Amino acid sequence: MLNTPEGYRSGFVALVGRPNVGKSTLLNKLVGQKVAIMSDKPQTTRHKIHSVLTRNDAQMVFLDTPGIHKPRHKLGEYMVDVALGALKEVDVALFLVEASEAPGPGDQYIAEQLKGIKTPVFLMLNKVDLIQREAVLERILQYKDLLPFAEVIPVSALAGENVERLIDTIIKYLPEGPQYYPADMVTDRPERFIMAEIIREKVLHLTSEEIPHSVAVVVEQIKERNNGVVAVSAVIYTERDSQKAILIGKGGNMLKEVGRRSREEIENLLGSKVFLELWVKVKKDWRNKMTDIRNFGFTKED
Ligand SMILES: Nc1nc2c(ncn2[C@@H]2O[C@H](COP(=O)(O)OP(=O)(O)OP(=O)(O)O)[C@@H](O)[C@H]2O)c(=O)[nH]1
Repeated sequence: MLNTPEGYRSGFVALVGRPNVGKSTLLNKLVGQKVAIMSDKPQTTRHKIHSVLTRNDAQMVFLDTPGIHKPRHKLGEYMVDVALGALKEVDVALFLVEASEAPGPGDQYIAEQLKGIKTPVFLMLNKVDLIQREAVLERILQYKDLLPFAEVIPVSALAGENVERLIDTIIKYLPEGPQYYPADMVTDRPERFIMAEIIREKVLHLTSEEIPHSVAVVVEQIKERNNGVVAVSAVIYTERDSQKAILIGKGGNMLKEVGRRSREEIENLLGSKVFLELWVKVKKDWRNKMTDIRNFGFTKED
Protein backbone atom coordinates (compact mmCIF):
# COMPACT_ATOMS: atom_id res chain seq x y z
CA MET A 1 0.00 0.00 0.00
CA LEU A 2 1.20 3.50 -0.72
CA ASN A 3 0.78 6.69 1.23
CA THR A 4 -2.76 6.98 2.45
CA PRO A 5 -3.75 10.27 4.01
CA GLU A 6 -6.56 10.30 6.53
CA GLY A 7 -10.01 10.37 4.97
CA TYR A 8 -8.68 8.92 1.72
CA ARG A 9 -11.27 6.95 -0.20
CA SER A 10 -10.77 4.15 -2.67
CA GLY A 11 -12.74 1.50 -4.41
CA PHE A 12 -13.73 -0.41 -7.49
CA VAL A 13 -16.07 0.68 -10.21
CA ALA A 14 -17.55 -1.46 -12.98
CA LEU A 15 -18.89 -0.15 -16.24
CA VAL A 16 -21.65 -2.00 -18.04
CA GLY A 17 -23.66 -1.30 -21.12
CA ARG A 18 -24.45 -2.81 -24.44
CA PRO A 19 -21.93 -2.46 -27.27
CA ASN A 20 -21.32 0.96 -28.74
CA VAL A 21 -22.85 3.04 -25.95
CA GLY A 22 -19.51 4.71 -25.32
CA LYS A 23 -17.86 2.73 -22.52
CA SER A 24 -14.34 3.07 -23.88
CA THR A 25 -14.82 6.74 -24.64
CA LEU A 26 -16.01 7.39 -21.10
CA LEU A 27 -13.15 5.43 -19.56
CA ASN A 28 -10.62 7.35 -21.58
CA LYS A 29 -12.18 10.61 -20.46
CA LEU A 30 -12.28 9.48 -16.85
CA VAL A 31 -8.63 8.65 -16.61
CA GLY A 32 -7.69 11.73 -18.58
CA GLN A 33 -5.59 10.12 -21.23
CA LYS A 34 -5.88 7.69 -24.03
CA VAL A 35 -5.79 4.16 -22.78
CA ALA A 36 -4.62 1.96 -25.60
CA ILE A 37 -7.50 -0.10 -26.86
CA MET A 38 -7.25 -3.40 -28.57
CA SER A 39 -9.69 -6.00 -29.72
CA ASP A 40 -11.43 -7.41 -26.71
CA LYS A 41 -10.49 -10.98 -26.01
CA PRO A 42 -12.98 -13.01 -24.00
CA GLN A 43 -12.01 -12.69 -20.41
CA THR A 44 -12.58 -15.02 -17.56
CA THR A 45 -10.85 -13.18 -14.75
CA ARG A 46 -13.13 -11.27 -12.46
CA HIS A 47 -10.94 -8.37 -11.63
CA LYS A 48 -9.18 -7.34 -14.75
CA ILE A 49 -8.17 -3.78 -14.18
CA HIS A 50 -8.93 -1.50 -17.03
CA SER A 51 -7.76 1.80 -15.69
CA VAL A 52 -7.00 3.67 -12.53
CA LEU A 53 -7.88 7.24 -11.65
CA THR A 54 -5.92 8.76 -8.80
CA ARG A 55 -6.71 12.06 -7.10
CA ASN A 56 -5.37 13.66 -3.93
CA ASP A 57 -8.44 12.53 -2.04
CA ALA A 58 -9.40 9.26 -3.73
CA GLN A 59 -8.49 6.45 -6.06
CA MET A 60 -10.92 4.68 -8.36
CA VAL A 61 -10.11 1.43 -10.06
CA PHE A 62 -12.26 0.76 -13.11
CA LEU A 63 -12.74 -2.87 -13.90
CA ASP A 64 -13.21 -4.67 -17.11
CA THR A 65 -16.08 -7.04 -16.82
CA PRO A 66 -16.84 -9.45 -19.60
CA GLY A 67 -19.89 -8.25 -21.48
CA ILE A 68 -23.32 -8.82 -20.10
CA HIS A 69 -25.51 -10.03 -22.89
CA LYS A 70 -28.12 -12.66 -23.28
CA PRO A 71 -26.18 -15.92 -23.25
CA ARG A 72 -26.57 -18.09 -26.33
CA HIS A 73 -24.43 -20.98 -25.18
CA LYS A 74 -22.80 -22.47 -22.10
CA LEU A 75 -19.64 -20.42 -22.30
CA GLY A 76 -21.76 -17.31 -22.66
CA GLU A 77 -23.65 -18.24 -19.52
CA TYR A 78 -20.40 -18.64 -17.67
CA MET A 79 -19.16 -15.25 -18.85
CA VAL A 80 -22.34 -13.57 -17.73
CA ASP A 81 -22.05 -15.23 -14.33
CA VAL A 82 -18.52 -13.94 -14.00
CA ALA A 83 -19.60 -10.44 -14.96
CA LEU A 84 -22.43 -10.47 -12.48
CA GLY A 85 -20.14 -11.83 -9.79
CA ALA A 86 -17.81 -8.91 -10.36
CA LEU A 87 -20.70 -6.46 -10.19
CA LYS A 88 -21.61 -7.65 -6.74
CA GLU A 89 -18.13 -6.99 -5.47
CA VAL A 90 -17.57 -3.47 -6.74
CA ASP A 91 -18.50 -0.30 -4.86
CA VAL A 92 -20.32 1.33 -7.75
CA ALA A 93 -21.70 0.03 -11.04
CA LEU A 94 -22.12 2.46 -13.92
CA PHE A 95 -24.86 1.42 -16.33
CA LEU A 96 -24.19 3.29 -19.53
CA VAL A 97 -27.03 3.82 -21.98
CA GLU A 98 -27.59 5.71 -25.20
CA ALA A 99 -29.48 8.99 -24.76
CA SER A 100 -30.68 9.08 -28.33
CA GLU A 101 -32.54 5.78 -28.20
CA ALA A 102 -35.31 4.35 -26.06
CA PRO A 103 -34.34 1.35 -23.91
CA GLY A 104 -33.91 -1.65 -26.20
CA PRO A 105 -33.79 -5.38 -25.47
CA GLY A 106 -30.04 -5.21 -24.74
CA ASP A 107 -30.56 -2.50 -22.11
CA GLN A 108 -33.55 -4.31 -20.65
CA TYR A 109 -31.59 -7.49 -20.29
CA ILE A 110 -28.77 -5.72 -18.43
CA ALA A 111 -31.27 -3.88 -16.18
CA GLU A 112 -32.89 -7.21 -15.36
CA GLN A 113 -29.51 -8.62 -14.28
CA LEU A 114 -28.70 -5.55 -12.21
CA LYS A 115 -31.94 -5.79 -10.27
CA GLY A 116 -30.62 -8.54 -8.05
CA ILE A 117 -27.48 -6.82 -6.82
CA LYS A 118 -26.98 -4.58 -3.79
CA THR A 119 -24.26 -2.48 -5.40
CA PRO A 120 -25.40 1.09 -6.07
CA VAL A 121 -26.09 1.46 -9.80
CA PHE A 122 -25.73 4.83 -11.55
CA LEU A 123 -27.71 5.43 -14.69
CA MET A 124 -25.34 7.10 -17.11
CA LEU A 125 -27.25 8.64 -19.95
CA ASN A 126 -24.48 9.07 -22.50
CA LYS A 127 -24.31 11.08 -25.72
CA VAL A 128 -26.59 13.81 -24.40
CA ASP A 129 -24.98 16.09 -26.98
CA LEU A 130 -27.09 14.29 -29.57
CA ILE A 131 -30.48 15.17 -28.09
CA GLN A 132 -32.47 18.21 -26.99
CA ARG A 133 -32.35 19.14 -23.33
CA GLU A 134 -36.08 18.52 -22.93
CA ALA A 135 -35.68 14.98 -24.23
CA VAL A 136 -33.21 14.10 -21.47
CA LEU A 137 -35.84 13.98 -18.74
CA GLU A 138 -38.19 11.84 -20.77
CA ARG A 139 -35.43 9.37 -21.50
CA ILE A 140 -34.44 9.21 -17.85
CA LEU A 141 -38.02 8.41 -16.88
CA GLN A 142 -38.11 5.52 -19.35
CA TYR A 143 -35.05 4.03 -17.73
CA LYS A 144 -36.21 4.68 -14.21
CA ASP A 145 -39.07 2.30 -14.90
CA LEU A 146 -36.57 -0.50 -15.41
CA LEU A 147 -34.56 -0.21 -12.22
CA PRO A 148 -34.15 1.93 -9.11
CA PHE A 149 -30.96 3.93 -9.59
CA ALA A 150 -28.76 5.36 -6.86
CA GLU A 151 -27.87 8.29 -9.13
CA VAL A 152 -28.77 9.50 -12.57
CA ILE A 153 -26.09 11.38 -14.45
CA PRO A 154 -26.44 12.58 -18.02
CA VAL A 155 -23.03 12.84 -19.70
CA SER A 156 -21.34 13.34 -22.98
CA ALA A 157 -18.31 11.12 -22.81
CA LEU A 158 -17.09 12.52 -26.10
CA ALA A 159 -17.29 16.17 -25.03
CA GLY A 160 -16.32 15.43 -21.43
CA GLU A 161 -19.56 17.03 -20.26
CA ASN A 162 -20.43 16.21 -16.65
CA VAL A 163 -17.51 13.84 -16.27
CA GLU A 164 -16.11 15.80 -13.31
CA ARG A 165 -19.48 15.61 -11.61
CA LEU A 166 -19.56 11.89 -12.21
CA ILE A 167 -16.15 11.48 -10.56
CA ASP A 168 -17.21 13.55 -7.53
CA THR A 169 -20.38 11.50 -7.19
CA ILE A 170 -18.57 8.17 -7.44
CA ILE A 171 -16.22 9.26 -4.65
CA LYS A 172 -19.16 9.82 -2.31
CA TYR A 173 -19.98 6.14 -2.63
CA LEU A 174 -16.48 4.84 -1.97
CA PRO A 175 -15.44 3.60 1.44
CA GLU A 176 -12.40 4.99 3.22
CA GLY A 177 -9.47 3.01 1.99
CA PRO A 178 -5.87 3.00 0.86
CA GLN A 179 -4.33 4.06 -2.40
CA TYR A 180 -3.95 0.65 -3.97
CA TYR A 181 -1.89 1.55 -7.01
CA PRO A 182 0.87 4.05 -7.80
CA ALA A 183 -0.49 7.43 -8.88
CA ASP A 184 1.17 7.16 -12.29
CA MET A 185 -0.38 3.82 -13.13
CA VAL A 186 -3.17 4.33 -15.58
CA THR A 187 -3.86 0.96 -17.04
CA ASP A 188 -3.02 -2.66 -16.84
CA ARG A 189 -4.72 -4.07 -19.85
CA PRO A 190 -3.64 -7.35 -21.44
CA GLU A 191 -1.23 -5.45 -23.67
CA ARG A 192 1.32 -6.10 -20.96
CA PHE A 193 1.20 -9.81 -21.66
CA ILE A 194 0.94 -9.48 -25.41
CA MET A 195 3.97 -7.18 -25.49
CA ALA A 196 5.92 -9.71 -23.45
CA GLU A 197 4.95 -12.40 -25.93
CA ILE A 198 6.06 -10.28 -28.88
CA ILE A 199 9.48 -9.72 -27.31
CA ARG A 200 9.83 -13.39 -26.40
CA GLU A 201 8.98 -14.40 -29.94
CA LYS A 202 11.70 -12.10 -31.36
CA VAL A 203 14.24 -13.49 -28.91
CA LEU A 204 13.48 -17.07 -29.92
CA HIS A 205 13.42 -16.22 -33.59
CA LEU A 206 16.70 -14.32 -33.65
CA THR A 207 18.69 -16.60 -31.38
CA SER A 208 17.51 -19.85 -32.98
CA GLU A 209 18.48 -22.81 -30.81
CA GLU A 210 20.82 -20.97 -28.49
CA ILE A 211 18.24 -19.63 -26.10
CA PRO A 212 15.82 -22.14 -24.60
CA HIS A 213 12.11 -21.68 -24.93
CA SER A 214 11.89 -21.20 -21.24
CA VAL A 215 13.17 -17.65 -21.60
CA ALA A 216 10.83 -15.29 -19.77
CA VAL A 217 9.91 -11.71 -20.53
CA VAL A 218 8.28 -9.41 -18.02
CA VAL A 219 6.98 -6.04 -19.08
CA GLU A 220 7.58 -3.94 -16.01
CA GLN A 221 6.23 -0.59 -17.01
CA ILE A 222 4.01 0.96 -19.64
CA LYS A 223 3.72 4.70 -19.45
CA GLU A 224 2.23 7.15 -21.87
CA ARG A 225 4.24 10.34 -22.02
CA ASN A 226 2.77 13.79 -22.66
CA ASN A 227 4.00 13.73 -26.26
CA GLY A 228 1.99 10.56 -26.92
CA VAL A 229 4.99 8.23 -26.98
CA VAL A 230 4.41 5.06 -24.99
CA ALA A 231 7.46 4.12 -22.96
CA VAL A 232 7.73 0.40 -22.33
CA SER A 233 10.36 -1.23 -20.22
CA ALA A 234 10.82 -4.97 -20.15
CA VAL A 235 13.18 -7.51 -18.68
CA ILE A 236 14.27 -10.67 -20.44
CA TYR A 237 15.15 -13.33 -17.91
CA THR A 238 17.62 -16.03 -18.79
CA GLU A 239 18.90 -18.85 -16.64
CA ARG A 240 22.64 -18.65 -17.39
CA ASP A 241 25.30 -15.98 -17.93
CA SER A 242 26.22 -17.59 -21.27
CA GLN A 243 22.65 -17.07 -22.48
CA LYS A 244 22.72 -13.47 -21.36
CA ALA A 245 25.88 -12.92 -23.41
CA ILE A 246 24.26 -14.40 -26.51
CA LEU A 247 21.20 -12.27 -26.05
CA ILE A 248 23.15 -9.07 -25.73
CA GLY A 249 25.40 -10.03 -28.64
CA LYS A 250 28.52 -8.37 -29.96
CA GLY A 251 28.44 -4.69 -29.08
CA GLY A 252 24.83 -5.15 -27.98
CA ASN A 253 23.76 -5.89 -31.55
CA MET A 254 21.50 -8.81 -30.78
CA LEU A 255 19.57 -6.97 -28.12
CA LYS A 256 19.26 -3.95 -30.40
CA GLU A 257 17.76 -6.11 -33.11
CA VAL A 258 15.35 -7.80 -30.71
CA GLY A 259 14.38 -4.33 -29.52
CA ARG A 260 13.95 -2.89 -32.99
CA ARG A 261 11.71 -5.69 -34.24
CA SER A 262 9.70 -5.82 -31.05
CA ARG A 263 9.22 -2.06 -31.02
CA GLU A 264 7.87 -2.04 -34.57
CA GLU A 265 5.33 -4.70 -33.74
CA ILE A 266 4.29 -3.07 -30.49
CA GLU A 267 3.85 0.23 -32.34
CA ASN A 268 1.46 -1.53 -34.71
CA LEU A 269 -0.38 -3.03 -31.77
CA LEU A 270 -0.85 0.28 -29.97
CA GLY A 271 -1.06 2.56 -32.95
CA SER A 272 1.39 4.97 -31.37
CA LYS A 273 5.12 5.61 -31.18
CA VAL A 274 6.90 3.42 -28.69
CA PHE A 275 10.10 3.84 -26.76
CA LEU A 276 11.21 0.36 -25.78
CA GLU A 277 13.80 -0.28 -23.13
CA LEU A 278 15.06 -3.86 -22.76
CA TRP A 279 17.12 -5.35 -19.97
CA VAL A 280 18.61 -8.82 -19.73
CA LYS A 281 18.90 -10.41 -16.34
CA VAL A 282 20.08 -13.79 -15.17
CA LYS A 283 17.80 -15.40 -12.69
CA LYS A 284 18.40 -19.03 -11.95
CA ASP A 285 15.03 -19.57 -10.41
CA TRP A 286 13.02 -17.18 -12.52
CA ARG A 287 10.12 -19.56 -12.72
CA ASN A 288 9.35 -18.98 -9.08
CA LYS A 289 10.01 -15.31 -9.39
CA MET A 290 7.47 -15.08 -12.17
CA THR A 291 4.79 -16.18 -9.78
CA ASP A 292 5.87 -13.43 -7.40
CA ILE A 293 5.69 -10.84 -10.12
CA ARG A 294 2.27 -11.93 -11.20
CA ASN A 295 1.06 -11.81 -7.66
CA PHE A 296 2.52 -8.39 -7.07
CA GLY A 297 -0.37 -5.97 -6.71
CA PHE A 298 -1.20 -5.45 -10.38
CA THR A 299 -4.06 -7.87 -10.66
CA LYS A 300 -6.42 -8.11 -7.77
CA GLU A 301 -7.59 -11.67 -7.54
CA ASP A 302 -10.30 -12.94 -5.24
N1 LIG B 1 -22.02 12.03 -30.00
C1 LIG B 1 -21.41 11.25 -29.10
N2 LIG B 1 -20.80 10.12 -29.49
C2 LIG B 1 -20.20 9.36 -28.55
C3 LIG B 1 -20.19 9.72 -27.17
N3 LIG B 1 -19.54 8.75 -26.49
C4 LIG B 1 -19.14 7.85 -27.41
N4 LIG B 1 -19.52 8.21 -28.65
C5 LIG B 1 -19.28 7.49 -29.92
O1 LIG B 1 -19.95 6.23 -29.88
C6 LIG B 1 -19.18 5.24 -30.56
C7 LIG B 1 -18.93 4.05 -29.65
O2 LIG B 1 -18.10 4.45 -28.57
P1 LIG B 1 -17.19 3.41 -27.76
O3 LIG B 1 -16.58 4.17 -26.64
O4 LIG B 1 -16.30 2.67 -28.68
O5 LIG B 1 -18.31 2.42 -27.23
P2 LIG B 1 -18.17 1.09 -26.36
O6 LIG B 1 -19.34 1.03 -25.48
O7 LIG B 1 -16.83 1.05 -25.71
O8 LIG B 1 -18.30 0.02 -27.45
P3 LIG B 1 -17.89 -1.55 -27.39
O9 LIG B 1 -16.39 -1.58 -27.28
O10 LIG B 1 -18.41 -2.06 -28.69
O11 LIG B 1 -18.59 -2.12 -26.20
C8 LIG B 1 -17.89 5.93 -31.00
O12 LIG B 1 -18.05 6.31 -32.34
C9 LIG B 1 -17.82 7.16 -30.09
O13 LIG B 1 -17.12 8.23 -30.67
C10 LIG B 1 -20.86 10.94 -26.79
O14 LIG B 1 -20.92 11.35 -25.65
N5 LIG B 1 -21.45 11.66 -27.80
